[in-house]
Amino acid sequence: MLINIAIVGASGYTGLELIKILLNHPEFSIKGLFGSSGGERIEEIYPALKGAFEAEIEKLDIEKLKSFDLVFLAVPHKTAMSIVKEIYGHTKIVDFSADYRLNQKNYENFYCSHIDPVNLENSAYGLPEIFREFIKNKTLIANPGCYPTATILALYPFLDYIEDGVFIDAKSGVSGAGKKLSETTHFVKDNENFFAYNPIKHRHSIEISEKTGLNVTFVPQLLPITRGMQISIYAKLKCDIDPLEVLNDTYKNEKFIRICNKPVEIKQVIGTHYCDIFAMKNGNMLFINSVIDNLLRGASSQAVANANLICGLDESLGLPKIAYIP
Ligand SMILES: NC(=O)C1=CN([C@@H]2O[C@H](COP(=O)(O)OP(=O)(O)OC[C@H]3O[C@@H](n4cnc5c(N)ncnc54)[C@H](OP(=O)(O)O)[C@@H]3O)[C@@H](O)[C@H]2O)C=CC1
Ligand SMILES: CC(=O)N[C@@H](CCC(=O)OP(=O)(O)O)C(=O)O
Repeated sequence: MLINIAIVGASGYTGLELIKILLNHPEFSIKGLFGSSGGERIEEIYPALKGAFEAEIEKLDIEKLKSFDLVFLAVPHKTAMSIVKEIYGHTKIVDFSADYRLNQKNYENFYCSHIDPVNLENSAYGLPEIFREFIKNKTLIANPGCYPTATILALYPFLDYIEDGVFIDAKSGVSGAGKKLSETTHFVKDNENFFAYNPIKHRHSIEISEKTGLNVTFVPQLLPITRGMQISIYAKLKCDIDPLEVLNDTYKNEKFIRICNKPVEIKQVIGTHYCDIFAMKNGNMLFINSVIDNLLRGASSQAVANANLICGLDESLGLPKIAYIP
């Protein structure tokens, strides 16, 4: 029997990517789309779906959500926890927002007061390569942020070998900001432009710190491209290692991490669940370089990997593998 799925926030960018993945998933069946006001049709918002998937987006209905086997919440921070608080225990949940990623103190320092702290204990941070066994036993998954996904996967193999205090130079396509227009995401501002935003104080610095135990200096920058992100990490080695050997050893059994022997490229991962990583050293200075598709490995395909795990399925079911190039 197919697993019945609801998507809340279906009309957003990650909602659309999620629909595209689920349409090719052998075990999941989309049975409900929800949004804040309802009354629209998904194929009218995204005409590209016409003929492939057509459905009404309903107004958010908490009682209805409880009846699905699994609910994906592709909605903003704060909205997510107001829904989880009501439906936890009735259905499995994969939450795209930051609401269940951090401990309460860190969350409240960087976001707002938490209205559902009790469920922080019930959630797992959904980075399968690192927390796979923990994820499997949970019914609430906090899907990681896109910058933290690409950064933590790059840093994790080196945690025993580097000194505290690393620089993270991060660059993202504009879809990372979601569909809502703002001054920073306006075409006239971004086109043929390139700039840092919210350096050092960005909320993802605490997510990376909490999960790696490192103090980090994190500088996000906006690239004039639609999707994809590239991370460059600069760290000091405590001992002599071969960076590529460390990467290959750590990830030798991982299907969706590719270790590259030259600097990585955004285009090679766009449209896929892959995270590509490269590293090299200059004496005791280490350079680590990773790329992901922010909308997929940074959000929707990672959410599906987590959903597969909590439903007892093969983690890789339905995950996209072939990049859009050229
Ligand atoms: N974009 C990215 O690269 C990444 C995004 N994320 C996270 O994923 C989540 C979704 O992001 P993204 O798709 O980019 O955002 P978008 O702004 O593109 O979409 C958000 C969707 O949420 C819906 N929504 C907003 N408020 C409510 C509400 N009160 N009840 C029901 N639906 C609501 C909106 O639908 P409606 O029009 O019906 O209000 C909208 O379709 C966010 O938490 C974001 O932080 C995480 C990693 C990467
Ligand atoms: C380009 C851009 O604006 N990016 C977003 C990050 C999006 C993301 O990964 O995640 P969460 O919102 O789920 O934490 C930002 O800097 O806030």
